[in-house]
Formats: sequence, C-alpha cells, structure tokens
Amino acid sequence: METHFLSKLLISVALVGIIGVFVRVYNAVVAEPRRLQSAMRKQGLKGPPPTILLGNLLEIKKARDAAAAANAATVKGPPPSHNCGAALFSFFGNWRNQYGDVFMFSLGSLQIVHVTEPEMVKEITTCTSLDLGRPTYEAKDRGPLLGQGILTSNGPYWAHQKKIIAPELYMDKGMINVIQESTMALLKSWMKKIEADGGLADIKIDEYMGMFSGDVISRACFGSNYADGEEIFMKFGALKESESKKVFMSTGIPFLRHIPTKSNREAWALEKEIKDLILNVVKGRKESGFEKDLLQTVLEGAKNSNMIKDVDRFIVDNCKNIYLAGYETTAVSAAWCLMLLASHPEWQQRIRDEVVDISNGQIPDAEMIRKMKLLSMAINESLRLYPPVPVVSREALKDMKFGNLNVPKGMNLWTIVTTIHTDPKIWGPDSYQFNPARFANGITGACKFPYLYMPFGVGPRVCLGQNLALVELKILISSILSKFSLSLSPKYVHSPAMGLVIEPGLGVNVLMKLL
Ligand code: HEM
Repeated sequence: METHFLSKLLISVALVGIIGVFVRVYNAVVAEPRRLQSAMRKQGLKGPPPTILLGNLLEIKKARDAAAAANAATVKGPPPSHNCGAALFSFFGNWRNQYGDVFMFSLGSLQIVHVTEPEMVKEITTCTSLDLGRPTYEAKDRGPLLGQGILTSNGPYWAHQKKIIAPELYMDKGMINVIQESTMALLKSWMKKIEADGGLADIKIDEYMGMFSGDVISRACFGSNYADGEEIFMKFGALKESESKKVFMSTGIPFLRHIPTKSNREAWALEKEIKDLILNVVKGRKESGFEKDLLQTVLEGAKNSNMIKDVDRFIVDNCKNIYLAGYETTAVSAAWCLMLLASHPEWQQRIRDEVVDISNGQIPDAEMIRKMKLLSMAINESLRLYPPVPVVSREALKDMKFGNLNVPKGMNLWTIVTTIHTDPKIWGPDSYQFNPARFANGITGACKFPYLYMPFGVGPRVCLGQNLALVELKILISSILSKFSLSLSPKYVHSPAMGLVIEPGLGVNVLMKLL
C-alpha cells in the first residue's frame, strides 16, 4: 500500500518536473519570440519570416557558405575593393534592400532589430540609461569564454566594474615601455628571418601580430607574473578557438550550451584549468606581492567592494574579458593595416617619410606618435574598412523607446558597423576604397555624421582600451615601416572571415625587405 503511494508520488513529481521543463522550453522557444515579434509587427516593422527554433539561421548559413565559396575562388592578390560587409554579411545587404534600414530578424529564438538609420543609431549608441545593456545571451551562450566580467555585465554591477578597471587602461610610461619592448622583439625576429632568407622574406604576419598583442596584454595584466600570464592566455586561446566556431550558428538556440557534447566538455575542462591557473597567481600575490598591474587593480577593487559577492569569479572573469577584448582585436587590426599599406606603396612611402622625419631611427614614444598625422589617418581608414567588431549590440532590459519605435524588454538592437562604415551616402562614392586622405581633417571631416565612425563603439560602453590599442598600433606600425619595405606576397588571398572578430581567414603574407 505504502509502496504504491510512494511510486504514485514519484510519478507525480516526475510529471510536474517534465511539464515544468516543457513550459520553460515552450516559453523560451515559442512564446517569448512570438511576443517580441508581434510587438514589433504591430508597429509596422518587417523582416524575413523566421521559422520556429532556428529563426533565420538557415538563410544566414546559406548566404555565408555561398559568399565563402565565391571568395575563396576569386580574390587573389590586392583586393580591388574593400567591401567586407558583402563578403561576410550579404544577407544583411539583401534584407536591407528589401525591408529598409530598420527591420527585424531572428537568430534561433533571439529577436533582433537591425538598425543602420543614422538618427536611430545615434539614439541607441549614445543612450546612457542602464536599462539598455549588453545582450544577456552573450554571457549565456558563451559563458565559458566570457563569464560575467565587464564585457557582458549590465546595470550597477557593470558601472562598478568600469570604475575599477578603466583607470588601469589609461596610458602611462610603463605601458609605453611594455609596447616598445614587445615591438623590438618582433623587429628583431623579422630581421633575423630576412637575413636568413637572403634579404627578402615572405612572412605570414598574423602569427607575429598575435604574439605582439598577446605579449603586451600579458605584461599589462600580469606584470612580473607575465610567464604565468602567457600560459593562461595560451589555454584561453584554445578555449576561444573552440568557442569561435560556434558564433552565429549556435547563437540563440537555448539549452545547447548545457548538452555535454565533445566541444562543450572540452570548453568546460579548459574553463576550469584557466580558473585554477589565475587563482594560483592570485594566491601568490596575496602572500608576497605588491604590483601595479591590472590583476592587482582587479584584486584590490574586488577586496574593497561590498558589491562583489564572489571575488574569485570577479577576478577570473575580468582577466578573461580583458584578454578577449584586447588581444585579437589589436592583432587583426595590425594585420589588416599592414595588408593595406603593403598594397598601397604610395601611402606606405608617405607614412615612412613622416615616421623617419619624426622618430629619427628610434622606436617612437608617446610624444612622437602624437605628431604622426599620416599614420593616424591610415589607421583610422584601416579600422573603417576592417572594423574587428562588426556589430555594436544592445538589449533592452526594460521597455524602451527609440525614435518612433517602442522596443519591448528582451529585444536586441544591432548596429551593423561594416554597413555603416562603407555606406556611400555617408562616406562618398569611394567608400569601398582605401583612401586615408579622407581623414585629413579628422573624423568630422571624413564623415557626414561623425558618430557613425565606430570601430571602438560609441557611448557609455565605448572600448576602454581604445587609447592602449591605438598607441600599440602606432608604435608597432611606425617601427615596422621605418625598418622594412613591404609588398603583398603572391601567396596572399583576400579572405575576410568571421571568428570572434573579422580576421584574414587565410592570413596575410607580406614580402618583407630590410631598408
Ligand atoms: C583595435 C583594437 C580594439 C578594437 C577595435 C576594440 C573594439 C571594441 C568594441 C567595438 C567594443 C564594444 C563597444 C560597444 O559595445 O559600444 C569594445 C569594448 C571593450 N574593449 Fe575594446 N577594442 C580594441 C582593443 C581593446 C584593448 C587593447 C582593450 C584592453 C586591453 C580593450 C578593452 C575593452 C573593454 C574592457 C571593453 C568593454 C567596455 C564596456 O563594456 O564597458 N579593447 N572594444
């Protein structure tokens, strides 16, 4: 009798559990997307029709596969034009032609409003309300990679983290020294290689750009524990590699991250290893040291705050976030800029003349790079054509209004940087060409609406490492130009690809000669 009652109870509990899971799945996959879609449709917003579960993912996959095949088959040598958006996001172009600057689409169950209308872009990107934040799906879908550090957090917790981290990323003399040392290491390795190859070397520069950028970040973050930092970041590189394969095509499909697939299990294991390694360094610090690096700042910030409940997690997530934000973005920016200068010998020579004139054979310092106007123009132009981060994304954390559009809580807003950066209506008829001269009078002179130039984002969530990145790029590129002459290798195939950032999919091969 008692056994019968117990088994009945168990079955009832199991049933309630199953129904509970079913309701949650139904809400996430069907009800919530429908609610958001219907709220937008009522206001006249159109977009490609989504399917349940996948949204518009299949259409996106088809367009990406077609573009990749076309790209690999054709563009060898210097690219005739730099329409990165068409190579990577042809689907946005097609939908924009059909539905206009503002339309909606779905990635899985994720509902997104695409915005390239200038006034609305301005309103969104400069909105200071904490009700508009970074998309919550980023932390959910890419948890092992991002955690809840400054990149993904929102509200007062984000504002608090920003206060702790931002001052550490201001440029000071120590940081300039670190950049100069990393630059010298790179120049030496190239000189050796060129000599060994008889005066002319064909160098795949991407790997070296990564080493340079990783070196700077490891030293900035971990100071004298720099060697530990390198090991941590190597593991993080492996984690990033496996996670970047999931970008786009697994975005917005709920529960995928909880399934113990081979790649998820690998990611979980790496996540744990990275956490243990970082906390080991932290333990050493508590016992022995006083340092003035980013780790120490985060450590002290966490200890002195009553808002941070899980100190270990705060430290680990922010180390990962800084590395993720600053490593690859800077490395690919340098690679794209050198590709452009190798393909435009006239600009290369003009900038070299300026550099030699100002630096007189030395590795440039902060004062010198401030004077290098042509170099800044070329870097601005390179970041316009190849912005590493192609989308500035936000989520309405409460019901909000932009322009005439009521945006319900949970809706994502995407500003497509590649489209905006190359729109002929904004930049003129040569918008797909490399023409640094357009920046001769700064950003305001180059573009009808300066707030539409956004390689580092705009508004309250603007990149905190912008100055650091620009100084890195200026010191590195000016030093390279003053020592070597560059031309594009016949091996170069133009292949913009989307990992976590826009990267040269098949690398950048440059023919390098000592001057
Ligand atoms: C050329 C190199 C870089 C580019 C193109 C770049 C671009 C960006 C972009 C587009 C954002 C998002 C802005 C937004 O959502 O409005 C961002 C955020 C951020 N970046 Fe960078 N970044 C670069 C280098 C760096 C470096 C070197 C660091 C630090 C070491 C860094 C740290 C950050 C941080 C902490 C954030 C988050 C800011 C926040 O949410 O409050 N970035 N970056």
